[in-house]
Amino acid sequence: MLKFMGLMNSTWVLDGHDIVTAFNLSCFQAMVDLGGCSGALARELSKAYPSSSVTVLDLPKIIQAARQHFTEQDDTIVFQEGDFFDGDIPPADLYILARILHDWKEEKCVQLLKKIHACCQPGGGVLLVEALLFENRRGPVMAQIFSLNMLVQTEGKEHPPSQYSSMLSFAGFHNVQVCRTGKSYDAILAIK
Ligand SMILES: C[S@@+](CC[C@H](N)C(=O)[O-])C[C@H]1O[C@@H](n2cnc3c(N)ncnc32)[C@H](O)[C@@H]1O
Repeated sequence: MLKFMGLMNSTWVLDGHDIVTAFNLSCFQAMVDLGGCSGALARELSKAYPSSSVTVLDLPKIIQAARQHFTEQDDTIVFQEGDFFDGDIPPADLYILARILHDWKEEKCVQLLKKIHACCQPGGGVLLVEALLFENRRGPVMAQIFSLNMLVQTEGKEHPPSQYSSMLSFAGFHNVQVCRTGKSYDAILAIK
């Protein structure tokens, strides 16, 4: 579990800044990174948007390990134990789902997005961070390899932007904007 958390952590130490600045998120005051693991992406958010509060919600054993092994001096982020499927989601005006939806079947993704939509403050939004396939699914090769990994190890897979847009619209979000960063992961912002 710690090795997995270390792997998750290192991605955002390298590429997190590109993700959190893919859109100007400064209008969002309260941000919650759902399934935020070690807090690495949350830390990048906090650095880029110092006037926003950033909370990481994850399963209890992950939060306990994050507190023990991944906290930093002068950490500005808050860790919160929870379960985004079976528990309450704290109110916020921006929810981040980084490498979460690719783990689950589309029905479960829509169920989670609907729950987020219900908790989200008016004018708030959701930021999806995933490796986006091309619409014809013939690349990029990294996204295809990630998708193969997801198909073997999880219920999910990687998708092209149109698939995320339709899940977001179905859950009630609009103004879907897509940013391909040119790095391994991309960002999609949608508004309630
Ligand atoms: C693939 S990892 C992504 C971690 C992080 N968002 C990132 O991009 O580095 C999935 C994360 O979702 C968390 N998770 C899975 N099911 C969850 C649930 N029901 N409630 C909260 N967190 C959950 C896992 O513990 C794990 O930290």
